[in-house]
Amino acid sequence: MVLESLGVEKYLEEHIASTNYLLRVMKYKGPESSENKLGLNAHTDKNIVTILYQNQVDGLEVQTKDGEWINVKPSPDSFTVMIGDSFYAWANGRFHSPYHRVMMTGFETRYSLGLFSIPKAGYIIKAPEELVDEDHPLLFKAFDHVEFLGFYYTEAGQKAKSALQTYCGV
Ligand SMILES: O=C(O)CCC(=O)C(=O)O
Ligand SMILES: [Fe+2]
Repeated sequence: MVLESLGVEKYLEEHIASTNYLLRVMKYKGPESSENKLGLNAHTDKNIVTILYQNQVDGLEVQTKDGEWINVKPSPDSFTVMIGDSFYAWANGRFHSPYHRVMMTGFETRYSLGLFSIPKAGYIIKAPEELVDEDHPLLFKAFDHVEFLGFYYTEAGQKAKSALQTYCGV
């Protein structure tokens, strides 16, 4: 659906063949006081797409392009879909990979379930030519996701405002 919306559905097979999936369960205890407590540091996901499901204890916050943090309050029967840096780069910026964090309040424990689609090692992420033109100049050089992760966990990668931009920004 997403590739179709960009008119590049011909890359679907290639995308499926080059993707691994990771399912992770996360648990965040409330601060058990009137204070707020950071449950997960602000970050952008580095993978392709993340699908999140949570119990009814909110805490996920997403930063808008203006720098404002907004609370995500999904209904019990909905999922939150987050674009990761790899898809942001592949789509040449057509979709944004937002900073997000988990901020906990109160006494209840938050559980979330994340399904992460991740490029396989050795697959080179490169914006297709259809998504690069005069109005949309190439934003990122081609890169291997696993090597990008390697950079992200270095001191320079952790310090960078955007690890993606520092690693392979044009
Ligand atoms: O627990 C959540 O809702 C968010 C988790 C998250 O952002 C992550 O694992 O990358
Ligand atoms: Fe995340």
